[in-house]
Amino acid sequence: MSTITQQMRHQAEPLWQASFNHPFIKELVTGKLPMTEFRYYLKQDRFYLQNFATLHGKIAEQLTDPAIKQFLYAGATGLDDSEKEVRIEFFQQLAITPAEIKQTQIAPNAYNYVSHMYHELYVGSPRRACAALLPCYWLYNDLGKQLISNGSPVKLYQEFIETYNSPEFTEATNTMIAIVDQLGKDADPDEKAAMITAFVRSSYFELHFWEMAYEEQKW
Ligand SMILES: Cc1ncc(C[n+]2csc(CCO)c2C)c(N)n1
Repeated sequence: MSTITQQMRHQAEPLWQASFNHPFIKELVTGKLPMTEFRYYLKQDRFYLQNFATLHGKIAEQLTDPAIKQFLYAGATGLDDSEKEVRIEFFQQLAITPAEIKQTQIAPNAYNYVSHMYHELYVGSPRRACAALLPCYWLYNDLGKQLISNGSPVKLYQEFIETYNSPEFTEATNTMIAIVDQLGKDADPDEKAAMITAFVRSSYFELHFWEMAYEEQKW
């Protein structure tokens, strides 16, 4: 019998392949991605990352397993240190000023992705919310591993790729996979199916996050 995370990964396979092959990713690697699109991505990702951290804390409050709570509370303090450092550096290098950040409103797909995660927690359950968080770790770790062998001629893009291939990040990804498997074990069949759906929908929003940046989506 396959684990719930294997089933999730299997069902989301076409969406993951579409992410791997998305022009945003392809051009990140070749260095052809216009910097305006990368800037757009970073500004929108701020919204995602803030809510992602908040959600870790809110999910942790609703779970009882001490090890799971501890992992999620650690995630609630924000990004891991290396990711945070890289982002501060990117914002400085690209001269993204506080004024520009203030003027940026959340774009439709970023809004939909974040809303989906809150929906899974408050209309669904903490188990479903954990399943919704998982593609964030797992897809980026897979991307980091795949892209690292090619690298990018643009230093900034190379640094971005490297963030997601660190041993610490791989370890965090594996822990999150193990958490979702553990939570899936004592879920009833309807809840299991809902966890898989939450994962597949997050995978959809991950794909459309690249698309949003690539087309500089507006309301
Ligand atoms: C849309 C979007 N999805 C996933 C990530 C990657 N990510 C964000 S927080 C985190 C966990 C620990 O740092 C990871 C892997 C991203 N940046 N933006």
